[in-house]
This record gives sequence, structure tokens and C-alpha cells, in this order.
Amino acid sequence: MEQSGWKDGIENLESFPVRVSASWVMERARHVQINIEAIKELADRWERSFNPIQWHNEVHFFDGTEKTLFWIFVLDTLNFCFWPDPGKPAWTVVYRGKNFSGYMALAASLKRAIEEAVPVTDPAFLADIDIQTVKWIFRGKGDLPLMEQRVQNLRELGRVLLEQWNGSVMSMVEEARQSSASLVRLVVDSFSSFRDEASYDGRKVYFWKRAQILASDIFHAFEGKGPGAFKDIHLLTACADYKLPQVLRVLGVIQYSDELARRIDSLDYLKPGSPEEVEIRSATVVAVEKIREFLEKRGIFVTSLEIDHHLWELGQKDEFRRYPYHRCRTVFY
Ligand SMILES: Nc1nc2c(c(CN[C@H]3C=C[C@H](O)[C@@H]3O)cn2[C@@H]2O[C@H](COP(=O)(O)O)[C@@H](O)[C@H]2O)c(=O)[nH]1
Repeated sequence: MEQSGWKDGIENLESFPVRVSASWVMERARHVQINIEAIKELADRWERSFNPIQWHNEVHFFDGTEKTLFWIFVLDTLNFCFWPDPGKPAWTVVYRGKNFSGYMALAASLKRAIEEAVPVTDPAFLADIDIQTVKWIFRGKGDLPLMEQRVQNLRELGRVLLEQWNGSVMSMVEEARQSSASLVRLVVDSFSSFRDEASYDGRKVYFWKRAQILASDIFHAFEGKGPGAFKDIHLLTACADYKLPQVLRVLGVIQYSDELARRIDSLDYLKPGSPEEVEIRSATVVAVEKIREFLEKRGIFVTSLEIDHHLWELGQKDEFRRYPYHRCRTVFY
């Protein structure tokens, strides 16, 4: 898979590595398949425009300055793997009298940290942060998994920002010259915790899920202006997390082999980077591309990220939790 000439801004839909490698995997997938008929029916049912992605809510910190940009970067450095081991209670946080779990609990905890004047947007503080402090920031019921990896991710974020951008997230974002695709590549190149890649049948495959959701969150938080003034957000793909495949399976768009379905339904852990996991994530990316293409044929022009967000919102409803999502302990999603 050749890297396109991205450094001089030559990037297009077909050349974006996540899109290229996901379709390459699905041409030879053995455990997962995509049901085109289900996609056609979905496109017919979805003959309506999508709700715009609404960033501003009670758990997202926003003050319109570089502090917000830094806060989003910390959020997406930790935006992964919220589910407990079987039999353990899910991690939940009480914020302003309300119970939050999963991603919303992560955001609420980081907003609470800002309100408690914990310097989570100071790169020097992050570079030396210890596990006690991180546990305090994410205090709640149950345990937030992979705590040690979260500490390492935060330390790397602080250290690399200090070493390469004099601690300024704004300088890093400005280096991407209003290209979200360039920002994704810049972040993946600079921070190993974002280097969400695997190998499949001997070839490198790319997902870059947290780097893409970072660009998406900056774009939506700043409403396409200032640091979020990306000209190419349409190039990004769906973010291959664990909720979208769960929703796409309920919609009949993604189908698992009997053996894989049995493993997922019995909460068996898939090995990170295993063919099964790579195929589930690739099918998620490709399914969203095909939904986008079918909608386009019907004159509905939406980005992969808008479809991604719509599916993620569906995943917050019980009707889309008929089957468990796949379990894979990883810092990538
Ligand atoms: N594909 C995709 N995955 C997403 C998101 C979000 C939240 N973003 C939006 C929310 C408000 C803003 O408008 C943001 O746009 C979280 N996740 C992932 O889900 C998982 C957690 O799920 P649960 O346990 O249910 O909280 C975990 O892997 C987390 O990384 C998204 O948008 N797309």
C-alpha cells in the first residue's frame, strides 16, 4: 500500500490508507461479511438527512480557546475500552448528580477535573502524571480498565508535545494546514498510542480510530472554524470502535461466521490484531462507505463521519444491544 503524496496535500477518498486497507481486507475476509441487500434497504429507510453532529453537551468542556483544543486531545488520548471483565460492575461516574458510563463518563470526569482545577491541559503535568492522580481523576464506581496504559498515553502526550511543539497543541494542529487527513497522519506519526495499525495476511492495515475521532471532535467542537477549520473532513472514514459493529450486526449489514458469532455472544475475548478483530473493524469501515455510496445514489450527500455518528447514537439505545459487542482489550478503541 503506497503512501500517497499527502505531505503536499495530494489526498483523496481513494488514497486514504484506512479506506484502502479496509476494502483490501474485505475482499478476502473469512469470518465476516457485508450484506449489500441490507445496505440497500437501509439507504431506502434512511431517505432523510442526518442530525448534524452536536458537540455541545453537559459533559464536554468548551471555552473556545486552546485549552478546549488541549482538553479534546486528552479526551481522545483516553477514548477507548470502557467495559468491565465479565461479572465486574461497569465503570460509572456521578457528575452534577447524574450517572454516566462509557465515553460520557470519560468526558464528565475530564470536565470535572477542569472544574477542580486539576491541570489536565498542562503538558508538563501530563508528562509526569502518576497512576494515583489518574485514578483520582477517573474516580467513580467500578474500575476504568487499562489504567496503566492510560497513564503511559498521557505521559507520552505531555512529553511529545513539549519536545516537538513547545507544549502547544495549537502549533501541532496548525502544522496540518487545515487538512484533517494530514492531522490524522501527523498524530499517528508522533504519538505511538494513536498508531492504530495491524497486519493481515502479511500486509499492513490502518484504522487510526482515535486519531480520526480527534480530528472529528475538533471539527465539531469548533464548528468548522478556527482550529477546526478542516477543508477535507469528508476524507475521514468511520471510526472502527466496538459499538458500530454491534449496531451494524443488528441492522443485518455485518454478518459473522457461526464460530465468530458464538465467540462474541459468549463474551470470549478476541486477540488484538487477530484476523477476526481486523475483519470486524474493516467491515465497519467498508459498510459505512457502502451506506454513504448508496445514499449518494439517492441524492443524499453525507460524510462517513456523519453516518458513523448516527450509528454510534443508535448504539446508545437498548434495541441495538440485542447482541453483545465484541470484546478486545486494546488502547485503540
Ligand atoms: N465510532 C465512534 N465511536 C465512538 C464515538 C464516541 C463519542 N463521540 C461523539 C459523542 C459526542 C460527540 O458528538 C462525539 O462525536 C465514542 N466512541 C467509542 O464508543 C465506545 C464507547 O461507547 P459507550 O460504551 O457506549 O460509551 C468507545 O470505543 C469509544 O471510543 C463516535 O462518535 N463514533
